[in-house]
Amino acid sequence: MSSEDLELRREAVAGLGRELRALMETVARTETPTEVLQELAGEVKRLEARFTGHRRERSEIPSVDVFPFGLRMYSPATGHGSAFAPPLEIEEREDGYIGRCVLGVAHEGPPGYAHGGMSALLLDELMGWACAAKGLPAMTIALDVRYQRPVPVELPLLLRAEVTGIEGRKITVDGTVAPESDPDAVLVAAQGRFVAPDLERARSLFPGAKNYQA
Ligand SMILES: CCCCCCCCCCCCCC(=O)SCCNC(=O)CCNC(=O)[C@H](O)C(C)(C)COP(=O)(O)OP(=O)(O)OC[C@H]1O[C@@H](n2cnc3c(N)ncnc32)[C@H](O)[C@@H]1OP(=O)(O)O
Repeated sequence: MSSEDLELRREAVAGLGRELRALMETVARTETPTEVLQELAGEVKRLEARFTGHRRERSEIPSVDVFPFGLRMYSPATGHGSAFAPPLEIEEREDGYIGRCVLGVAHEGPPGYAHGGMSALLLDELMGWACAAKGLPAMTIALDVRYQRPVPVELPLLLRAEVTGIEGRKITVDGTVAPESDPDAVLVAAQGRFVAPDLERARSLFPGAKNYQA
């Protein structure tokens, strides 16, 4: 695919993701009549039949992605093509990574507050990016999440991740979630341990990443 076509496809993927995300939020909030819901289920099913062409296999890397060091368009945390992703916008800083996002009612656990699994998902992802930035794309082996205060939905959030130690292929990372307006008022704090798989393990886990090199 030419770079123009790739860019165009990424924009299309992101555009569809945006609409699906908005739809998911509307669905989570709607009290529309039951018969309308029934009709809409049929319409969505018909829509699904329009996704023709190649359907990727389980470990195939999407044509719009760069793996393992780059863009993941369908990541449930950062993917602009994922209806499920807020999506988390990640930025590199001198002392680690920060992420920004706003969660919606579709991400609710307790009414008005984010599901704890969402905070863990977003932190896990950002902490993984902090490992990759050290040249060690890694997988989580342990994540200790402390929920200090509930995380309101519809509130701009600031997440931070910082590598605190590297020992061979093992990395330790700290992460936090806070309101963007008050970054010191930590709502969730996490400590993670990650391991960068060795080359042989990485190749067997990710056979779709054909050009992977340690
Ligand atoms: C292509 C690569 C890309 C990587 C992914 C990028 C995408 C990320 C996207 C972001 C997504 C967000 C993140 C996600 O969602 S990642 C998804 C959730 N995490 C997982 O599924 C990971 C499952 N675990 C494994 O597959 C293996 O453990 C891995 C592959 C990580 C290491 O297996 P490998 O065969 O390579 O390692 P090794 O056996 O030589 O051990 C090395 C050292 O590590 C220690 N140890 C190992 N495992 C554990 C454990 N479970 N507990 C405690 N310790 C453990 C071990 O004792 C040894 O220590 P030492 O004896 O040297 O002291």
